[in-house]
Amino acid sequence: MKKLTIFDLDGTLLNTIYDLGEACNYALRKLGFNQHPIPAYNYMVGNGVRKLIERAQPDADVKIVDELLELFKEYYDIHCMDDTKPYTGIPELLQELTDKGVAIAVASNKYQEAAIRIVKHYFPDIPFVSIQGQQDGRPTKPDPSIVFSILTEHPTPKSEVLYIGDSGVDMETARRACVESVGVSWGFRPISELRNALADNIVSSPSEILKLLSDKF
Ligand SMILES: O=C(O)COP(=O)(O)O
Repeated sequence: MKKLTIFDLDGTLLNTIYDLGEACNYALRKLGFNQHPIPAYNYMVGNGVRKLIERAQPDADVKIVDELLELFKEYYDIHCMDDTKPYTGIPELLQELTDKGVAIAVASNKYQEAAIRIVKHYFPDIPFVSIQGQQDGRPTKPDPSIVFSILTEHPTPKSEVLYIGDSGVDMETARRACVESVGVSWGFRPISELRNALADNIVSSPSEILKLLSDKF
C-alpha cells in the first residue's frame, strides 16, 4: 500500500509553460537577445531556471546568465500565476488522496519561494506534508537528494512511496531514490522520453493514478 505520493510541479500538477516562457522571453528581450516561441520551452524547462536560461541563450557567459536570471525572477515573481493552471482532474485527485489518508508532497526544480507560493495559491486546501523546490547548496533533480529531504520530513518506507512526474529527469530522480515512478502523458515531454527513462508506470489521466494506488492498497 502506498502511503506517500511525491509530485513534480511544472508539467505534472500545473501547466506553467506560458508563464515560464514569458518570463524567459522578458529577460532575453531586456538584454536584446532573440526570444523563443512558447512551445519551444517544453524542452528547455525541467532542470531549474538557471539551466532553462542556459538553454535559451546557449552562448551566454556566467555574468550574462546571472543577469538573465535576475530579470527572469523579477518578471516571474509578479507574473507566475497569469496563465498557469492545474491540469484537468488534478485538484480532484489531490482531494481524493487527502480523503484516503495518502500523504502528498511536491518535489520541484522550480526555485523554493516560487514553488511554495504557487502550490499554496492553486491548492490552498491540500495539507502537503512537504513542498520542496530548488534550494541553494542542494543539487537539482535528477539528483535524488530532494526525495531524501521529503522522506526526512515525512518518514515513509520507500516501498510505500509513489513518485509522479512528466519528464525523464523525474523518472531518473525516482529511480536513483529507489522509489516507484509514474510518468504522466499530459505534461511537457513525450511518452517516449518517459519510456526511455524507465518509468515504472505511465498514465494518461490523473484518475489512473488513483486506480494505480488502489491496485496497491
Ligand atoms: O523549473 C523547472 O525547471 C522544472 O520544475 P519541475 O521540477 O517542477 O518540473
